[in-house]
Parts: sequence; C-alpha cells; structure tokens
Amino acid sequence: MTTNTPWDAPIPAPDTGAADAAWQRQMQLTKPPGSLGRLETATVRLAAQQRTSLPALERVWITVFAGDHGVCDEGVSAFPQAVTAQMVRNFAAGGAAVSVLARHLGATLEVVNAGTVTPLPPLAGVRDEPVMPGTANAVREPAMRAAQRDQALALGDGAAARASDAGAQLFIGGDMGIGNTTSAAAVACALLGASPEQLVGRGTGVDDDGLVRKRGAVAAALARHGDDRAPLSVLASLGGLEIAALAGAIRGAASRGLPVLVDGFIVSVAALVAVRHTPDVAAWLHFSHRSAEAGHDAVLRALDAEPLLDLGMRLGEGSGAAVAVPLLQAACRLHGEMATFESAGVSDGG
Ligand SMILES: Cc1cc2ncn([C@H]3O[C@H](COP(=O)(O)O)[C@@H](O)[C@H]3O)c2cc1C
Ligand SMILES: O=C(O)c1cccnc1
Repeated sequence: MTTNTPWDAPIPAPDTGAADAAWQRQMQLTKPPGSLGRLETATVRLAAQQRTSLPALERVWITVFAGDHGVCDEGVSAFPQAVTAQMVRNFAAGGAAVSVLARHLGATLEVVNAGTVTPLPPLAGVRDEPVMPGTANAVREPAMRAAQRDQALALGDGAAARASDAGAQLFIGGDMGIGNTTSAAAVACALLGASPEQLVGRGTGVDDDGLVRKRGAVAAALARHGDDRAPLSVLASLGGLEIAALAGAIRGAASRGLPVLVDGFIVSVAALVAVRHTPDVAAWLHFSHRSAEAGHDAVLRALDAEPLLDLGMRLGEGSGAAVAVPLLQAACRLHGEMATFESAGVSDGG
C-alpha cells in the first residue's frame, strides 16, 4: 500500500490526564470505591478517549456495512445470498433489529452497500457504494484483489469520517452479509493460527452437514491462502467486503479519536484485523457482548477483551453493541450526576 491511504493515518493516544481526573471523581462519589465495577472502568476509559473528565454518550452513530460472499457457493449458510440485499431494504424500511434499536437509542443509522450480489435501487438511508457484486469464492481464488480491499477499507474510513464530522461520541459498526461467519472464521483462523474446528460455528443455524461443509470450506481456503499472517493479505484473501469496510471504519474512528463499541463475532474479527495491523487501535475499543457464535470467545481472548454482556445473541448488524449502549450511558450519568461525599455530607472511608 502507498503511504497516504486512510489506513496509514496515525492513531492518537487517549488522554491519561482526563482518565486520572475521572478516576479521582469516581473515588469521591457516594459509594464504596470500585462498587460500580466495570461501569467505573468503562467510564474512565471513555473519559480518556473523549478527553474530558465528564464523558457523555448522547450522540451514537451506527453504520451497517453489507456485502456478499462468493464462499456461499460451498453451501455454508442456512440462507440464500439474496437475503443480504433484501435485508438492506429492511434496514431502510426500519424493520430490522438494528433499525429498531437505533430508534430506541435515538442513534443515527446509515447503511453502506459495500457489494451485494443483487443490485439495489436508491433507498433512503442507504449509501450504494458497491466495490464489486460480492467477493470471489475464497476456496478457489482470493476473495478480493488488493485494490478492491483498499476500496472497501476506504468505505469504512468514510463512515468514520462522517460520524466524526457529525460530532458522534461513539461509533458502532454492524455487518450484513450471508456467509460472513465463514469468511470471518477463515480470517480469524489465519490471524490466530487456529483450526476451523475451533472457530467455525453455525452462523444463521446450519445443520450438522452444513457445519462440516463450512469447516471444509475454511480449511480449503486456508490451505489455498498459505501461512501469510499479514492482516491486510489475510483480509484480501479470505475476508469479505463488509469485513474490510468494518476494519477500515474501526481504524478510521480510532484515528479520529472516536471510541468504538465492538459488536459480535464479525465485527470483532474486523477489529482483530485492525489491531493486528495497528496495535494502538486497541486503546479506542469497548466490547459490547459475547456472541453465541462458536469462534467469538477465542477472538475476544486474542483482543484481551471482556465484553459487557453475554445474552446468547448471534445476529450481527451491530445489534449486540446497540443493546449495550444504555449500560454505558448509565455509567456516564452515574459518573456525572452522583453526589460526592463532600457535597452530600456523607463520611468517606477515611
Ligand atoms: C434474516 C437475516 C438477518 C440477519 N441479520 C444479520 N444476519 C447475520 O447472519 C449472517 C451470517 O450467518 P451465515 O454465515 O450463516 O450466513 C450475516 O448476514 C449476518 O449479518 C442475518 C441473517 C439473516 C438470515
Ligand atoms: O456474532 C455475530 O456477529 C454473528 C453471529 C451469527 C451470525 N451473524 C453474526
């Protein structure tokens, strides 16, 4: 890659002074120190990222990236590829899970078509920016060429730029792409040196034969790819357009000092690509939930991440992250609005 792509922008460090000030405040609030557990640590992390001792989460931005996967030719999903574009229409119409959650949160929701097999008409709230009509089948050839991967990364960076320009305080990326649990598992196997048995799960709900086909497809794609573990090579060879866009969005948010709330398996694999390429990205991430998809736990461990929730969710779309937003909002409100020992006339622990 050349040196001036968005993918090479420097990553700022969060503000440790703001973190110290937030921590001091936590110690003065009318509660035993540490009693709000991870709500405290998440708030202090947000304080450092937002460069203020009083972080807030009123403006949340969600971008869902859609893309199709050539690996579906191997019979790896319980649903046909046409569902990807049909779901983009459903996002636009407000009927998808993440559409409901975005309304519930008052969050901005945009959808970016990074490359569906079925062409889309103009739709409100959908940016139609297909790189190609779905990836190639990674079992037989690289899923993307380098230029296509870079275009997908740039789509993600563009979403992060729009979120940052709009004054968002938190970025959530979501995925829509039939077959993407296969593609994400292949990327994770290559990056972690893990086996398909460890990381391939049932996705939308394939039966036992489907699971065998999925593992076989990932094994074959890995064998074709070889042992190159460079994150951007792995992404082009085995990834998806929406996964590349998500990696670009996560890195793009970090480069603009915008914290990211990571969703489930697919988005975590995109985050792994970004962090393996640029370790400083990790300082900008929060993890929302542990997906029921089999490989998520290993990816979370590789990212040293302890997610906030474990609800047995396995949808994608950014839905798990959206569900976790109210927890972080509550954490910020507690931090900002609780009385201090001094203001309330309560004796501290000495
Ligand atoms: C109606 C529907 C809505 C979805 N929303 C997210 N996904 C999720 O499930 C798919 C991944 O699972 P697999 O790898 O088994 O195809 C992706 O489209 C992902 O975004 C959906 C899947 C379906 C069927
Ligand atoms: O956790 C996820 O991101 C996920 C799991 C299953 C299907 N689609 C997405």
